[in-house]
Amino acid sequence: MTSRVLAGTVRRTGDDDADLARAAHLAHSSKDLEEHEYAVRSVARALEPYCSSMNVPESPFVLDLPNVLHLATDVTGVLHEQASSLAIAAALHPTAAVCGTPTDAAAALIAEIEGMERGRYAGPVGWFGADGDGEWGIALRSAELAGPGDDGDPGAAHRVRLFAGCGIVAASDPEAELHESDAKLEPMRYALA
Ligand SMILES: C=C(O[C@@H]1C=C(C(=O)O)C=C[C@H]1O)C(=O)O
Repeated sequence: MTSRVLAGTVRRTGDDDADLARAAHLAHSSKDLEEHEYAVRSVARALEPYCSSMNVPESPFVLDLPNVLHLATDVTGVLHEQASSLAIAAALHPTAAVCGTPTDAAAALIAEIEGMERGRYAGPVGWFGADGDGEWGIALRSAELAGPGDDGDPGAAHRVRLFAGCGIVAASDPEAELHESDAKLEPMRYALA
């Protein structure tokens, strides 16, 4: 079983040399490494009961996506019982990257201060077969479609609501986090433009 943890992000510039410098900066940013560590630890903790052995790399690599760079860690393990991938996805949800840690305290705080209904955003999405094998991801950077009347306003046009967010740690800078969310919204904005 492999679980890829993503946490810690910078926007790409489109220029290879500048992006290389950003990747090096990300890989050494104490704020992003701390944020990443929280996410890795939450995943490792959730997977531990299902695994007879686990490998949790000590430092992340930089994952290169078209519009952002992420810190990434592949946590791998040998399952000691035939747990279905659905049960494992349920044990992992919600990870520190989308909720926080410790989970209960973070979820309660989000319910109190986030001020929005997440809908399906940050929920697990994937497949599993009759033998329990499967693959799951987290529904981030997504869109919710509403037709006329769906939100109680029969005169309203079709609406598309886009979702993206970021992990917040003590060293987070609000402006930078907003900028990061904007970068994460770009692929959906581009798809709709
Ligand atoms: C919360 C989102 O992304 C998560 C948070 C990240 C971060 O804060 O660096 C990176 C990847 C995801 O684990 C999102 O895209 O909405």
